Amino acid sequence: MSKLSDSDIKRFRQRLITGIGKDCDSFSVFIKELEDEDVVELDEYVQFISHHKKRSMDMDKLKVFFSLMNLSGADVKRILSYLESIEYGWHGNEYILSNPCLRSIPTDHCKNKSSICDVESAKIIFDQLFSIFLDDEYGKITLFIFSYCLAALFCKRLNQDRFTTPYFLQIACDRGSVLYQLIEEIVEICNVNSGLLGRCSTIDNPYRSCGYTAYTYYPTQSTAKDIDNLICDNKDVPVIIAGYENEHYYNDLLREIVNIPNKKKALGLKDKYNVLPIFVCNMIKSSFNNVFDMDLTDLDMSKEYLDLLRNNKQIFASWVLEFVKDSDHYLFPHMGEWDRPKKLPFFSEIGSYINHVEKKYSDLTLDNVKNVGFLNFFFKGYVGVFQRLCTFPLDKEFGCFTSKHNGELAPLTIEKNIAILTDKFERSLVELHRRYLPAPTGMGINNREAVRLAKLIEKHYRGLRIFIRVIPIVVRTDRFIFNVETLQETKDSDINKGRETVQRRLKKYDYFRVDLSDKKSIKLIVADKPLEDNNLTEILQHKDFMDSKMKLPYAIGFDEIGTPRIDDIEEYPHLLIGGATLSGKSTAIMCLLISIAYKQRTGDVNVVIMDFLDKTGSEYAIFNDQPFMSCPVITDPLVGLKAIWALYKEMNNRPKDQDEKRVPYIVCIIDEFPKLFTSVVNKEERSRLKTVLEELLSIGRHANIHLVLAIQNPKNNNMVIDKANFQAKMALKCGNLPNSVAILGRAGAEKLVGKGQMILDSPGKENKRLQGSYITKAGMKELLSEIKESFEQRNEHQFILKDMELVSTSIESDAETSSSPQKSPRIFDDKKLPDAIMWSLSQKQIANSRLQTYLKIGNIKANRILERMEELHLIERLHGNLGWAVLPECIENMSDEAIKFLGSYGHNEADINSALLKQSSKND
Ligand SMILES: Nc1ncnc2c1ncn2[C@@H]1O[C@H](COP(=O)(O)OP(=O)(O)OP(=O)(O)O)[C@@H](O)[C@H]1O
Repeated sequence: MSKLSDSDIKRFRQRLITGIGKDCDSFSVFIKELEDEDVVELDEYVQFISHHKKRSMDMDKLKVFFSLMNLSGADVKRILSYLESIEYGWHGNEYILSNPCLRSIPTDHCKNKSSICDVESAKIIFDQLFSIFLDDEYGKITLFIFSYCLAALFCKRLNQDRFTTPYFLQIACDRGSVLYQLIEEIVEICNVNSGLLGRCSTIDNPYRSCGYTAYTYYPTQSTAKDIDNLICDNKDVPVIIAGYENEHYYNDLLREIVNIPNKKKALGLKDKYNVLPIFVCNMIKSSFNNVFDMDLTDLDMSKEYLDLLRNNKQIFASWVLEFVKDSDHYLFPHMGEWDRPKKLPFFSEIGSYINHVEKKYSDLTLDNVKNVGFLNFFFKGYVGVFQRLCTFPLDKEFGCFTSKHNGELAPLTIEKNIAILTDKFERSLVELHRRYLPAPTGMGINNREAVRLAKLIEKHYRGLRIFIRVIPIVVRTDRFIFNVETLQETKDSDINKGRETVQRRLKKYDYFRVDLSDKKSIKLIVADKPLEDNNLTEILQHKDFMDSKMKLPYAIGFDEIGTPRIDDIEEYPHLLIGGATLSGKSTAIMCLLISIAYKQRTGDVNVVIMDFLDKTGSEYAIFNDQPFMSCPVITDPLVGLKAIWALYKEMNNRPKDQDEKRVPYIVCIIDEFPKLFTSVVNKEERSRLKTVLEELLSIGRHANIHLVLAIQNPKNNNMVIDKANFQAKMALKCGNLPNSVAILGRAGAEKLVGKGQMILDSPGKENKRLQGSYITKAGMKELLSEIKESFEQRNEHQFILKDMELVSTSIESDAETSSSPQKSPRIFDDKKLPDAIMWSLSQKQIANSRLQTYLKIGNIKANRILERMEELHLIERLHGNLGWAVLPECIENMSDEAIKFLGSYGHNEADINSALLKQSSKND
């Protein structure tokens, strides 16, 4: 091997004796006896040691040196190699490279960093960073693996600062996949000791060639030996442990390694916990609490993305080298002894970083917070290299974000851009943690089950050629909640199409619901049995309800995630409820009333309840003795009509400026409201009732009046009132599809199971599936008596309905007997009335029959119009029942009311005069 002359060898031998032998006399004897070739090899080793003059040889090494005596040349080589391997890695705050090329020729090798001299080049590099690590599809995964590999470089150093690595990483992917190649590339980039192949292989070294790739490890039959090899040969570098073959040994090795933190003593590894491998296999083989599993077997990573990383390999690898070699300055800042002498700087930095993540993302589990903080700490340090490489002033502005992500940011200083970038990286890692292990309880069995179930659901859908990604987002004791993303050509609606089949194939799950109501995120809720949370008291005592400033809060129930739903009736401002018998309508209404009463205990709300379902005794009677009631529950529709009219009058009489006179809210419940209409025989009166109700619905809220109308058998023909008057519609289980359509305008409610399950459309929140709240009769009584006891009447303006039975039942007669006729509402004037008046003004005399012909109306209507014109002093009955004389001959003879009335229908004074002119031109 040696081409050196004898004199050279002699010189080396002498140098070895003076260089190493001085540490131990017997060693110089040993060197004298060495073969010439061994001398040359040893000399190289000495050069290596003397290159790092700071360190003297330790006792371990000396022991091995002694053991070299009496060994053959091959053994010497092996031991020298071993010596080298225990030499590299962390020594205090300094990392010693094992790669001789990178180590011995620091300025000229394949991973040379180059300074970034101008803004333009910084922009280009920044763009590359962005494209790789913030790629929508794969960026998060690359970022995670990359950060993990960076952390792997610091294993021993972390251990030294007593910082336990929070997680190990296991990835399932196909061996030949693009993802597997990506993992290999990342590991190679992050391995500070690997040269980049083909770039600088000219260095001839007997122990390690420059471009060695020692990053994939295949478990053997001996786990103890494997661990030993990993610790000794691969310390402080990232390494892949491949589980494609020898599954059994892979499992053993995984178990042993992930248990190292708990087994340090048993393994005698107290100071040598310095492996952080990535376990890669074709499926997640076994799982542990401190292993982050990512099953990416379905990930179809593009080759272009891999190429993007490969194209940047040199620069990224050089930064890694720089990051590790330069870490002394920024990862281990020197602190004054007196300052914080006991605190280890590295540890405290990483700890505070984790705290920062914890504060920012309160929804993450502590385990995930640790992981995100830990990984992002290293990645931030890594990106810092880029910043240090910039030789131009950092306060120079450049708009790299704007170039890549349309208009997101105006040009900022490089420091600000870096801060934004690292913040984005952090969020990206958070998202990934939410996606893979997001459950609030940490990494318990439920989460494992959630991940497994998600995969199973994806598989069953795939069988139907529906391609989705299912991501667990919440795991509760009784249900799993997943986010669903559609892939390829799959449409959102396809998920529902395959729902029943997938549920059938899953067998075990009785509840399987796709929630498409939120366009931005499709949710899937899966549970063993139907969801059951419905406790009204739970919501009433919930912080959201307690703290709410709503005037008319309604504790509706729970959504499928289990979050209480509380709405303000004032915002609705009216509610239509429909559902078959026993679907839960009255329960919903009672919960609504209790919610409001629970919150409003000072007389700011009055309630009118009409229940026309059962005349023999209303279940709402339980409210009768409550101080907020305007009158006892009304069960007779005829009395109900009077109450409606009273409400209508109240609406018109209420002061315009509500603040001036704080009038109470009025909530009027009408259960089975169509009965109101069927109780009115007269067709016209029915139409008036409709108009009154519609006016209450359209402008009632301005007078603080809110209606809740319920119907048992909603059909388009018995609804009477147009459902367009309601912005809030609640459909409980409906008897059939047309009933669902009558309430919601679409199908869906016929498939509900009953017992308070509902679909709610409310302003801004369409198609929400909820479980209505529930309280037992006894619970309700108890709550109401408590409310009554603490009630304190503070509002002097109460809406009280007294002696309803004694008031006339006719809406019309009420209108006619109204004490102030000018106040009587225009809605009671027939729409044909203005035309009738204008025509009459052009006549000297009119008769019922002529009016019928002119207006194409019937006798009754003609009579009504004539009566109204008489009221307005426009006509007068002729003696002998011969018809009617038209009174005004000129406009001055007409009352202001009549002129105003015509004006409101677009007939101005000129029109009136021209009609009167026609009259005067007629012969008597
Ligand atoms: N939110 C709920 N949670 C659980 N069970 C409920 C709920 N709402 C109703 N139920 C069950 O359904 C039964 C019927 O409810 P409710 O009387 O409210 O129905 P309804 O629609 O008003 O019926 P009807 O129209 O015949 O009066 C209740 O006695 C109760 O057992």
